[in-house]
Formats: sequence, C-alpha cells, structure tokens
Amino acid sequence: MGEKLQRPVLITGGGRRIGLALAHHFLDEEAPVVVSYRTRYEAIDILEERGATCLQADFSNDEGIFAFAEAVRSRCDGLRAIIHNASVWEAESPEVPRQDTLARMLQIHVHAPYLLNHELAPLLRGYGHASSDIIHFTDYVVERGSDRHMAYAASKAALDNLTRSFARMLAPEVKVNAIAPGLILFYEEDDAAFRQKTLNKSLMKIAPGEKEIIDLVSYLMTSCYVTGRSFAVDGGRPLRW
Ligand SMILES: NC(=O)C1=CN([C@@H]2O[C@H](COP(=O)(O)OP(=O)(O)OC[C@H]3O[C@@H](n4cnc5c(N)ncnc54)[C@H](OP(=O)(O)O)[C@@H]3O)[C@@H](O)[C@H]2O)C=CC1
Ligand SMILES: Nc1nc2c(c(=O)[nH]1)N=C([C@H](O)[C@@H](O)CO)CN2
Repeated sequence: MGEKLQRPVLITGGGRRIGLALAHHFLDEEAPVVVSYRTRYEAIDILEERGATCLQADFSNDEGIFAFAEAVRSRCDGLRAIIHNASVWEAESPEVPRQDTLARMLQIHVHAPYLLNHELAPLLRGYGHASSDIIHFTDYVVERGSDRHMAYAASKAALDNLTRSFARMLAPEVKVNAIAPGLILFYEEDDAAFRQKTLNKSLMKIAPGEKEIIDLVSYLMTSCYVTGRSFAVDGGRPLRW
C-alpha cells in the first residue's frame, strides 16, 4: 500500500458536481485528497491522475460505512478534514414505500456522517487547537421543511443537529460546521421552464455554481473560532415564501 497519506482532506461522494469541484480545488492547492465514490465516473480517473486517493464506497448499509472507515484508517494516520457531501435527493413517490425512502435518506444523511465521524475522530484529533474540520452539507429546507422531499428534509435536519453535538464533542481541536445550500447547480437535463421557475424562487435568481461552496469551505477551514454553526448559501430563498 506504500506510505501513508499526510493528513488528507476526505470528501465523500467526490465523483461528480460539488464533491468533485471540491476535490479539484484542494488538489489545486496541493493538499492531499481522499475521495469516496460509489459510481466510477471518468472523473475518478482524472482525480487519480492528479494524485487523489479514490476509494470505492457504498454507504447504503452500515457495513459499507465501516469498511470505508477501515480503508481510510489503513491509508491515513491523520486527517485534515472530513467533508460530508455524499447525498441523495429523493422525493417521496406513490410507487415507493415511505419507510424505504425514509430509511435511505437516514442512511446516507445520518448513519454515514454519524458513524464516520465517530470512527475517524481519532484521526482528526491530536494536531492542536482548531486544526481540523468536519463540514456537513445540509440544505436550506432544514429551516422550512419540504412538500416533495419530506424524508430528505428530515434527514438533513438531523444532520444539522449532529453538527452541534459533534462540535461539542470535538472542541477545541476540531471545528464542526454545516453548509446549508439552496440551488447551487442545475442538471444538464433540466429544461428552460424548470430552470426559470427554480431561479425565481430565490432573491438572487441565479444558480451560482460550485465556487460559492468552495469559498465557504475555505473560510471555515481557515477560521480558528467558528464552530457548531450552519451557513446558508441559498440566495435568500427562504425569504421568498
Ligand atoms: N446541488 C445543489 O443545488 C444542492 C446541493 N445540496 C447538497 O450539497 C451536496 C452536494 O450536492 P450535489 O453535488 O448536487 O450532489 P449529487 O447528488 O450530485 O452527488 C452526491 C454524491 O453522493 C454520492 N452518493 C449517493 N449515495 C451514496 C451512497 N449510498 N454511498 C456512497 N456515495 C453516495 C453520489 O454517488 P453516485 O454518483 O454514485 O450516485 C454522488 O457522487 C449534497 O449533500 C447535497 O444534498 C443541497 C442543496 C442544493
Ligand atoms: N444530493 C443532492 N441534494 C440536492 C440536490 C442534488 O442535486 N443532489 N439538489 C437540490 C436542489 O438544487 C434544490 O435545492 C433546488 O430546487 C437540493 N438537494
């Protein structure tokens, strides 16, 4: 397996979109990076060519989460940060039993970060005051609930709450914060009508792209005082209702 990595930034779900952009950002900064991926996109080959360590992981059951934690421990003696990006935006649907939707949402947004933080906390500790970070990606719906994504919103709300518990548990060595995005990115297949309707839901009326998230992650990782807080990146969306 070779030498162990020097305190990499660990990003879950780093194979596409925001997680992928974060991985490239840290590689640009010459920071060591570990990403988890579920689907092996071409983007993973490129990350590996750039020096990232990419570990296949499926968090849809607890065994997959524990196996990933063990894989990280076997490659790293320490971690600079854990960024919990992996997520599924699943709506309730009449064809799917509600309990299955709820279980999947809790699995990816609560079991995975809760278990990984406990499993990997020893790798974040021991480097001094405010020297490590955990960042949870939640959602602006944590504040207001959701009509179409009720289980998703509830699971992200639980993750928001875990932010404060882990901040208490791991201070003062590890800062633990949440980022609560509104619309950041569209999907290529989103049509013009959907895009316009969605843009109109915020005050700022743009899909800002990954840079807004990268800038906030950089700020949080630079701070030596900010912990246990949630940061909205939502274009003022809650004010539109
Ligand atoms: N994009 C946006 O506008 C918004 C994003 N957010 C939050 O920001 C974060 C990033 O968003 P975005 O880039 O759009 O996320 P995506 O939904 O595009 O990607 C999430 C990643 O998580 C991975 N993942 C999903 N389920 C599992 C699993 N069971 N095991 C392992 N990995 C898994 C996916 O892998 P695979 O590709 O294999 O499915 C994917 O790579 C998320 O937490 C999201 O909820 C919040 C509000 C708005
Ligand atoms: N895991 C994901 N979570 C969310 C996504 C997404 O694509 N993947 N998208 C959104 C929306 O953009 C929404 O906030 C705007 O209508 C929410 N969560």
